[in-house]
Amino acid sequence: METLPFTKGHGTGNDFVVFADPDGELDLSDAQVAALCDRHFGVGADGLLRVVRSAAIDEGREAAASGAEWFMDYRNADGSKAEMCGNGTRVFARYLTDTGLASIEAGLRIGTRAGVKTLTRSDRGFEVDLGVFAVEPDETLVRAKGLPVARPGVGIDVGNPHVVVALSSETELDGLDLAYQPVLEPAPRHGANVEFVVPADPLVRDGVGAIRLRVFERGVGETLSCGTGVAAAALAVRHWAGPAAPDVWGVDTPGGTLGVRVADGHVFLSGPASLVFTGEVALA
Ligand SMILES: N[C@@H](CCC[C@H](N)C(=O)O)C(=O)O
Repeated sequence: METLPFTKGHGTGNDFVVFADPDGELDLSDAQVAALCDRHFGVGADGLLRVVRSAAIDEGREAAASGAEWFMDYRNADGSKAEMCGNGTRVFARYLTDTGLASIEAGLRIGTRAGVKTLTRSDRGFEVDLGVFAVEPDETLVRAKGLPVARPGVGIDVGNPHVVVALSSETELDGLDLAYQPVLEPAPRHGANVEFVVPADPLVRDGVGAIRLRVFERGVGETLSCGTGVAAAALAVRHWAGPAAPDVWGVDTPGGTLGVRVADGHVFLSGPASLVFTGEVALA
């Protein structure tokens, strides 16, 4: 039986099975990814990060041409592919630097399905430049178990799709039952991650905006944290707050706090990344 040596890592509790496949020989099926991520029958994780040379896979061609040696092949727990994973980029950087596969001192450029992203060290651990973002003009209605009526959400694209909904209180946020998938109307063609946010009161302290969120991730379910979701949430609240809104945000997730800043039209996400154990698992 074929076995897979892996490392388990997480960023604010958003956890990943990480494995090295430098030459692109192990393109796992959706079922194999789902089996590895299963918390009862597998290693257990919200997603999987394959560490593969950009030049070794078709999806990495552009990244390789621009000199990004490594490609983050991210998969959700159900096996589906996503364009981007914010917490995943930091865990990916932690893996590359701890194993000596890459250095971050001059900035680490990695390939992703949402383009090449640059990571640097920051006070919180690592910071990733997620690039440009888009705020969708049309409202999406969001229904979730625990909310008596549908609420308006704003679509935010930070490389992958999000819908952010503002709630009125911590009680409302805590009362959500995210074991059930929120229903979006109109339904985005490729689905979306959904963030429920409560802005702090006051919203801004010492020039830093503060919000708390819970998230239901596409292809996963409720997670303790979602990096791109945190960036989308800060961007949505900044959008609602208008021109006086700050460019620097601290976002509390159930798994910990992440930093977001907006500069030169780009959104940056910062936070910790840890590798917790290694092992070997039989491949289904
Ligand atoms: N947890 C991630 C996001 C992972 C992808 C997401 N589930 C999707 O399908 O877009 C993050 O930290 O950003």
